[in-house]
Amino acid sequence: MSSVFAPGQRWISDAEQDLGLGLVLAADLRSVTLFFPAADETRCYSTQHAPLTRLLFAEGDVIESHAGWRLQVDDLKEIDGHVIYIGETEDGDWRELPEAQLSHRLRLQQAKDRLLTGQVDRNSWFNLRYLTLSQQERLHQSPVRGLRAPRVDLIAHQMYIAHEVGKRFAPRVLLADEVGLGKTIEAGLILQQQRIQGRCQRALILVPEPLLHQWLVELMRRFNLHFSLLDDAHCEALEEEDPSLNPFEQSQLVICALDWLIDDPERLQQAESATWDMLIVDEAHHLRWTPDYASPEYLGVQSLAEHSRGVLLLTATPEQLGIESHFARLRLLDPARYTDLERFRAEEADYQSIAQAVRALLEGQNLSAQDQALLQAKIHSDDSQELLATLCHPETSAEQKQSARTQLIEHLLDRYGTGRVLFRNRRAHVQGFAGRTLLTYPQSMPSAYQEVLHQLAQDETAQELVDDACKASWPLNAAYPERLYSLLQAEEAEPWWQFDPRLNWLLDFLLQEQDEKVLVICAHAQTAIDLTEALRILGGLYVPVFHEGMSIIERDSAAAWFADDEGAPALICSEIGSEGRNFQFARHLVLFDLPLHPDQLEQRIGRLDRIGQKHQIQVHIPYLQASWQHALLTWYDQGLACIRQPSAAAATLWHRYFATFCQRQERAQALDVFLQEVAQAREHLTEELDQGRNTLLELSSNRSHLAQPLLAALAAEDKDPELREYLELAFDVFGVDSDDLDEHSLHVRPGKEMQADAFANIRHDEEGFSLTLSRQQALAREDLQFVTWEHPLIENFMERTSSTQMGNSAVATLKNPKIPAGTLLVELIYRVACSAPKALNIENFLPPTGIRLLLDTQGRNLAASVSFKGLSRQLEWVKKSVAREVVKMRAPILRELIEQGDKLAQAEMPTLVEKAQTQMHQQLEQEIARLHALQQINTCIREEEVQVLKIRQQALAEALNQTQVHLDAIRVIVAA
Ligand SMILES: Nc1ncnc2c1ncn2[C@@H]1O[C@H](COP(=O)(O)OP(=O)(O)OP(=O)(O)O)[C@@H](O)[C@H]1O
Repeated sequence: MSSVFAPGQRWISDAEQDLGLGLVLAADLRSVTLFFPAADETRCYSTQHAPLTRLLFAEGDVIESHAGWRLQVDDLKEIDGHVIYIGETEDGDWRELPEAQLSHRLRLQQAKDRLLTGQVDRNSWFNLRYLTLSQQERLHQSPVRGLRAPRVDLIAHQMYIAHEVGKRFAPRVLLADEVGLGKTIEAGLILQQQRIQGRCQRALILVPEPLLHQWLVELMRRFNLHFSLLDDAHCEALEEEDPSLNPFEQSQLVICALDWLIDDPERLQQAESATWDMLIVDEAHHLRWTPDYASPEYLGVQSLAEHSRGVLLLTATPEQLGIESHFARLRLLDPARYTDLERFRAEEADYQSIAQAVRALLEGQNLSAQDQALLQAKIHSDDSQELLATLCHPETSAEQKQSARTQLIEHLLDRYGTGRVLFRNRRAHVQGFAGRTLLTYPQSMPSAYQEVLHQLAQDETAQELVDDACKASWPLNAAYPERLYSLLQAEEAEPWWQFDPRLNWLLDFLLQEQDEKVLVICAHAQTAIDLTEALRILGGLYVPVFHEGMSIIERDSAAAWFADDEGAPALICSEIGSEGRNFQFARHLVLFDLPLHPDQLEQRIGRLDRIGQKHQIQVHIPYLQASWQHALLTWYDQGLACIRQPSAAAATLWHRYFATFCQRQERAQALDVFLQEVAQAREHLTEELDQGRNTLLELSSNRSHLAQPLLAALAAEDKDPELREYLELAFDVFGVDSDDLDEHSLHVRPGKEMQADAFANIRHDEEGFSLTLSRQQALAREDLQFVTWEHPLIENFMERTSSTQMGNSAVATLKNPKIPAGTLLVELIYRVACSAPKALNIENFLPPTGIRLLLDTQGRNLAASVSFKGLSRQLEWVKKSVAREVVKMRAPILRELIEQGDKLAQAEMPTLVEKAQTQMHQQLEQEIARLHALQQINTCIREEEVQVLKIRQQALAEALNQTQVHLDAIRVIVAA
């Protein structure tokens, strides 16, 4: 076939393949001119050195005319150097197609076309392509998918929750670990997994305004997630550009303050109409609900939750506003499961027997008759009864028993406890906390306070006056005498801090602990402001303050100054500093006063007593003797016992006894006997909770036998040498320069020919960026990016490699003395893929899968005995001109081998599809069975919900049946 240029011929530019198919316009001895219609470009080359390859098809190829019809080539003829293809069209007609009329959009993406027309890439590109496919297959199937990349320590209970919830379709859960155990981290891990699995593109996070910045920073530095913060200024700026746009639709990831959103109905409506894949609400205990009253916060979140597939509510103190609000929050998550408050109360009371049944299953190798009777009575659904029968049958194998036991436990937790929607871990079961010490400092009651209290006790009008300003009503606000004094005294009167002995104590304490960080919390903003002023005037101490009257920026800079090693040794916070903030670098906490609710107290202590705290926490409480503060101290310490450790019973006891406590205190009755009664009730309730609800919650919140393999898998990934190898290969292919900094870290920067998108979505400057592959180093060094298989750098490499043709055709020589020169091998990589609507998430069942074949000229497949890596090591590159010559000479056998490879790959496909089908049916049938079982105890579960699952199951089955396998890459290997 002529390779001399002639008008009408089709050629491809080796250097600029994106130009598409070129058409020779003119040619003479010296130059040739080509027009590339797809790119609308004309190029002129020297005929001697034109980097061009003639495009020629052969028998069996399917080609397309530029009028759009297709032809399967049967034969071809050449007239004046111009080829005419002859073959059968899709309609069964025989036609001729001159090459000049080939579709100019015809792109040589397919490996076979590219190889046979001499378009070969570097060997390293082929290697990267294959490694990318095999890593993608592994990563998709890995149980730790989506958990690798966050810059976090591997903590069992967090990883368990993240994995359990993150793998769900549209997860809706309440994350209620005790204060400081990492709910923010868990939420981030869940979000990250959902994003990596393609299940979440749009997320909205609602947090109390003081925590906005902290969330933004945590999301960025730990999860590499860049959220847009929406507030008035930002929304108005967007609307100025285009008043018709919805600010909530301008970013995929949005964070804003809950109160800001709720206070503005228009903004709320915009947020609702933007629809979300995931809604996250922090400090969700603020969503107040009772049968007679739903707060605006509750109603706002309820309507947003209806517009979001997934919902995560976060609170360390779910029962702070009582069981009704707790129930109502669960209902936001699963309206079908939580329909009736009274039944929920009854269920809570019944948890003890469920817990007993679960314990029997956990402990008993063989169930006793009593345990069996208990389980019989508890489980109603057919699937659970079947499992119980399997478990009790004498011929069941040990393995079957174990599986039945595990599934039964799941059923009990899901159907009778709050296990599926509520996760709560307690400090007592998480290692690494050094505990708390309580130090109290009695001070005498100043007479000025006594007078004010006496006056208020007599004067109802004055009581009403101070109630509003104190955020608590008389006589409870007697717990804050400095506020009462300030509100009632004349302006010229001496300020309270001149005579309040707590102030002198604080001053001495801060002077004495100047080398330590001390957090001071008090209930009111004005008290915090007065304290800073007093410390400055009385002791010359400049201590930053943090309260609700300051702007976000002012607050964040005060917190940052305190957090800085060289910064302020103390920070004075009003109550808003007691929520969500991370102050675990300090170990001294001064409670200048005590709050009125034990959950609020726990929130305060939780600023220091949280993950990352390395010391025992010293809780210092200066109090005025014979005051309400004194009474609150004994109530919390001796009655509820919730200062020295968190107490699961505290909130319930508070609801039960607080009114009596207040009455006794008001009447100045002795508290000793009463507190003994409370202490007894506490012991009883704690035991009951431990036997019942807490056991269930703990079991479902941290299942160690599931968490440990996850931690082990993540730890192994952290040491995976293949990551470094992959990176080095990708750097070479993509033109990225790198320098080692130390054993684990390196600096990368754009090389002269770096492909433009290699650093997309990564923070970097002209000099590139530094990265580490070590988790420990990443935790210690914020300046290094933590690169794992799920970092954007690797994602960019993978995406670019698999979505383009790069590396899908290569030629190499094999240097192995045992193999005779001239031996031909063909390495064929097939990709099994199933195209389906994104929402079906078909990749969960059938991930991108590669089939590697290594064929000799007899058509034998040697792949099993010759590994990819082993072979690659023995290969050497060949010049492009030589490669083309090899392909040209061996074209007929190559075609035969490709045909043979196609058949072999096709033969492997049914097994893969069958496996995916089985897995899919098992999973969906389990879901359907769960809904049927729930229907038996809850009539509100509609049949439509079951139908949705069935339709999904059918759609997945049909899509999987359309799975195809195609040749993704081919390498010709010739022994030298
Ligand atoms: N796995 C982890 N690796 C590193 N740091 C962590 C990890 N988990 C939690 N932390 C740190 O511990 C602190 C507490 O975590 P986080 O803020 O998520 O807890 P929380 O349960 O949301 O707290 P709160 O109840 O106060 O809202 C934070 O400083 C967080 O960065």
